[in-house]
Amino acid sequence: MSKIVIQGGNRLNGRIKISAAKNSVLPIIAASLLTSEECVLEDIPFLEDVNVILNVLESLGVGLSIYNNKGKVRINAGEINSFEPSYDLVRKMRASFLVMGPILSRLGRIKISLPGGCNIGSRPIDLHLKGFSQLGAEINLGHGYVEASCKRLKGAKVYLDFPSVGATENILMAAVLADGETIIENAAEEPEIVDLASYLNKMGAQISGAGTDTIKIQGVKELKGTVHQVIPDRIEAGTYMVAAAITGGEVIVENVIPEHVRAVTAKLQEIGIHVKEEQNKIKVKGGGIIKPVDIKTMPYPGFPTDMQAQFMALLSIADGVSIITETVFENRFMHVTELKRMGANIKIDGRSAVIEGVEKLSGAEVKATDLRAGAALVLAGLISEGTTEVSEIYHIDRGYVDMVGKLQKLGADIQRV
Ligand SMILES: CC(=O)N[C@H]1[C@@H](OP(=O)(O)OP(=O)(O)OC[C@H]2O[C@@H](n3ccc(=O)[nH]c3=O)[C@H](O)[C@@H]2O)O[C@H](CO)[C@@H](O)[C@@H]1O
Ligand SMILES: C=C(OP(=O)(O)O)C(=O)O
Repeated sequence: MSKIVIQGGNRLNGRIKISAAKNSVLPIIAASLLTSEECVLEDIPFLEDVNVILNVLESLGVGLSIYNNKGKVRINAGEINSFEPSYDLVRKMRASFLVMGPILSRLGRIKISLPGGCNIGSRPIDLHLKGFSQLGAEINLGHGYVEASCKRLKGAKVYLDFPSVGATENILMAAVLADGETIIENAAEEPEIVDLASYLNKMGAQISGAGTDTIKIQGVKELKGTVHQVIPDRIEAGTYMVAAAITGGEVIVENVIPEHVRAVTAKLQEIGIHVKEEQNKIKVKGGGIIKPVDIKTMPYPGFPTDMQAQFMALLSIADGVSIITETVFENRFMHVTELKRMGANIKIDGRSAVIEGVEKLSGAEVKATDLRAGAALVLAGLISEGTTEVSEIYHIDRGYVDMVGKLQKLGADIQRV
């Protein structure tokens, strides 16, 4: 089993280039099922999660040409010869469930396993299913599977009880080929939704309002192939911004859309970190006192839950008491036990964590319990006294392209062994 081993104490310095967004590329690959023409995605990150979704498509008979060295993939869903994505692939990654909307709409039928919960919460899919049923699909649940069928989906008004990212994406993808107009109200507003809509519009869909809480989709008869470049990963960018802050270093984060990380930038500034936005770049300079702050995770444009663990690592060494409240997922504090092993003083009180800053953390053997928890432990390791060994790093590989190599370039003493 691979591990990441870090000798703490080095300040990070230099430039780092952010990869394309995992949470954008996954629905965009799924959306490529909506056309029989070829789609080309450029500069994509070959992360573990991307391999999984590509395997799902391949298992359905979709033609793929993958150019690893160019970060390019050609997807040809001219033929889809199965409406049953395999259980083994769907259970590996929740985002596999995003093929439901496109397959249902294209084939009029799907049998897909319920994705189940994961380390950060139970993560039901009731909102996805409610949306499909409002578009006219007949849905049956049984033996761990969802079976759905329809002749042609019909446009409808869909109100989401919560602005779920996945439900917005799945319903949006189902609605583009439906008969008539669909309106998604209380839709998620994340930049990844905007990227998906702009991909679909390039394919010939008629979507307006993506990025607001009301998305309107005028159904079309068919979509065509296109070429697309996915937006930069705002969570990867935020993670390296925190890396600069926690080590008191100076880092220029390149290939980032500053507006997408504004909630992170604002919190870092409140903490006392210098952050300067330029076009497609952000300069982060730490070094002073880390002030305590309170954080509440919220759907976009609020503070992202996917940055909660990394900020907890940073606030572990703040000069005072901070409170982080997690409102999006009910069980996203698994990193607390591990940070405590490194000397952090954190108490959980319901959905909040109270973090009393300590002067220093100490290296320890710790375990990544999920993707962002893993990132937080690496960040903590960068400033801990002595050696930190992070195990179960397959979680980190799901969402960070070469995290070790990128941190080494910034001067961290870090290795994968
Ligand atoms: C691949 C991807 O893009 N993953 C992101 C996506 O996950 P994902 O799309 O799974 O997250 P959602 O926005 O759907 O989930 C938010 C909350 O809504 C609940 N919910 C969701 C759907 C549903 O049918 N019923 C329901 O109750 C979930 O349990 C959770 O508590 O958005 C999350 C919230 O920003 C991010 O942390 C994930 O990184
Ligand atoms: C929770 C995450 O991803 P997923 O929804 O794929 O589990 C994440 O990216 O932090």
